Amino acid sequence: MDNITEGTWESLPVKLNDNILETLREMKFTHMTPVQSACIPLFMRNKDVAAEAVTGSGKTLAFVIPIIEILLKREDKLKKMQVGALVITPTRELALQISEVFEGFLLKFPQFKQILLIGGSNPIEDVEKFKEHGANIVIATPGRLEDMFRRKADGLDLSILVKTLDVLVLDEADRLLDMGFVASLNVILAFLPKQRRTGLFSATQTQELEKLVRAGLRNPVRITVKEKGVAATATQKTPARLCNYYFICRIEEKFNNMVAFLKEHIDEKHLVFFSTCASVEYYGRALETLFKKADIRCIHGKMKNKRNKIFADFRALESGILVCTDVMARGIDIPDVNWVLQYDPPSNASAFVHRCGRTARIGNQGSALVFLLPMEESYVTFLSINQKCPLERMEPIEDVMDILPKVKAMALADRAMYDRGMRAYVSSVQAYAKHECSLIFRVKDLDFSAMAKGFALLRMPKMPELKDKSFPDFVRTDIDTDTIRYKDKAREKLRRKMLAELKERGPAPLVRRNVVRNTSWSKQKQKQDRKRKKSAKRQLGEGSDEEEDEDLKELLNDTRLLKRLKKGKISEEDFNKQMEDVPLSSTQTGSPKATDDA
Ligand SMILES: Nc1ncnc2c1ncn2[C@@H]1O[C@H](COP(=O)(O)OP(=O)(O)OP(=O)(O)O)[C@@H](O)[C@H]1O
Repeated sequence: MDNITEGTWESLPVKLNDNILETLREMKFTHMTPVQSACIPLFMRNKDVAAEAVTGSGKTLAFVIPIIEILLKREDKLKKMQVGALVITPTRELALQISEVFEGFLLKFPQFKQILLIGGSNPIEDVEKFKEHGANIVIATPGRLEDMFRRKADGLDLSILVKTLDVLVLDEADRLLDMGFVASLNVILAFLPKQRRTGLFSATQTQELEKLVRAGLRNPVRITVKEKGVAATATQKTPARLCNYYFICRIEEKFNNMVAFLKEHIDEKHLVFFSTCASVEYYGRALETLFKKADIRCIHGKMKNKRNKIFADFRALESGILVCTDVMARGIDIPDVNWVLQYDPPSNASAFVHRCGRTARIGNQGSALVFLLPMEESYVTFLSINQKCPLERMEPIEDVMDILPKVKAMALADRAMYDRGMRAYVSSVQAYAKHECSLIFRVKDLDFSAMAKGFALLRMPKMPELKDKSFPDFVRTDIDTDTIRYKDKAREKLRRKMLAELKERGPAPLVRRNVVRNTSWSKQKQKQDRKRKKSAKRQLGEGSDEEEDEDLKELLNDTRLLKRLKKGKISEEDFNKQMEDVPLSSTQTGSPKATDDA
């Protein structure tokens, strides 16, 4: 393996604890990777480090080992409830993965306990677990950790427990210092003691010094591990063993091409990235039906309880397809991924590098392929200059068949699939409009009707971006889409009830919640996000389809509201107001709900 080049663990200038060396031997890790040999001694000698090294280069051990060493060398031994190390990471999958690595080492250090504080689990249970087992190493995602600091509930004041903190590690640091997390992070940092060692680890962009200072680094040592064979001046961010391709095709041909590609490589292990949760739901189901014999899993940020299991299942597979959003883009270590396919390009260039980094890890070969439209070809030049990430054009894919009629048939057979298609389309248009490189990804140049064809839609959805436009090229289905039934009988019964009630009520000026006039989609979306955050706190049963559960709840709520209106318990004004004040729904009207990833 060409990036495990740095001599044995015994050759480090600082001696590692025998139990650590023993664990490494058991793992059959005989030699270090460059980022490990550079970081471990510095970290152990009290330096703050900011390490930038390509994806899959072994950054996790570069902080796990020094953390244990530092805790072992403490003069005042940590008590059960004293936190000595804190690792913050952007996603719960990554947190789980780091926790597993710690677990492997802590078997030989039973005096240290670790705890995971991540979204998706029950915070009350976390507090109980903390109290019962104690924790010296905390691995957390920012939102949940902030919540725990603020909560101070049930006799657990984290701000006191971290007074003994020796080491803080921000994994995927650039992502953590991004807009989305920075507010939580600032709250957390304010609680931490200043006298500590801080490490920042990422494959991209840790050079933004301003942010590093904000994160509390004192004279950090910058470690940039370059790829072997890459000129010292260049900073290629993807591994050298990665074959990185792009493929140009028309929007209506994209899915057909991807299916043909997957068919050709069906015995291999793939990650397929989409820009939105709704697209994962839709295309994931389509792929499941098209490749009945393959192991297909879907993962996105709006899944709650099921995520960990799906992730663990997929890791154990030898071949299969994981359809996902950018929740899987960073840090995730899935063994032996052969292909990373980017059906939708990511919303920013660093995500591109991280997505590709899910393959070609630690000396393995791997390939990545991004699907681009003809008008997006300049993205290739952009990536090669901006991210030092050169791509090679892929030859035409062979044996491309038109499978879109099959996808349409799925929508006709089940309204849930029809809904998913509409949502996927709407959310994809919105995601496209938000792309960081808006000069290359120009929403105004998108061919909406060709896109709808590519999504195998039965009719054009209603959304502001399409307002006052006509689509002569789009052939709408002859079938009245209101007649498409849900396969799920309970759901269909509810829909019918709702339709009947609406019919009985007549064409009164009812505000259709999902086409709230004069309100921009971004505002509607904000409102929807607020609602979603609230509803995310509600726990849903294991194994249920959470998106659909929400729809069902909405539908029930609608029926209840209508009844109250009919009985005169609420005024028409109140009715309309309450209908507006809920997430966009597609269940009763067939209009789309936008669901892009968190
Ligand atoms: N010294 C080593 N020898 C052999 N394998 C190693 C060594 N260090 C790490 N690995 C393995 O390499 C893989 C990648 O390591 P890791 O997940 O830490 O990479 P990373 O640099 O954090 O990647 P990313 O930037 O994608 O988060 C893991 O499966 C890990 O077990």
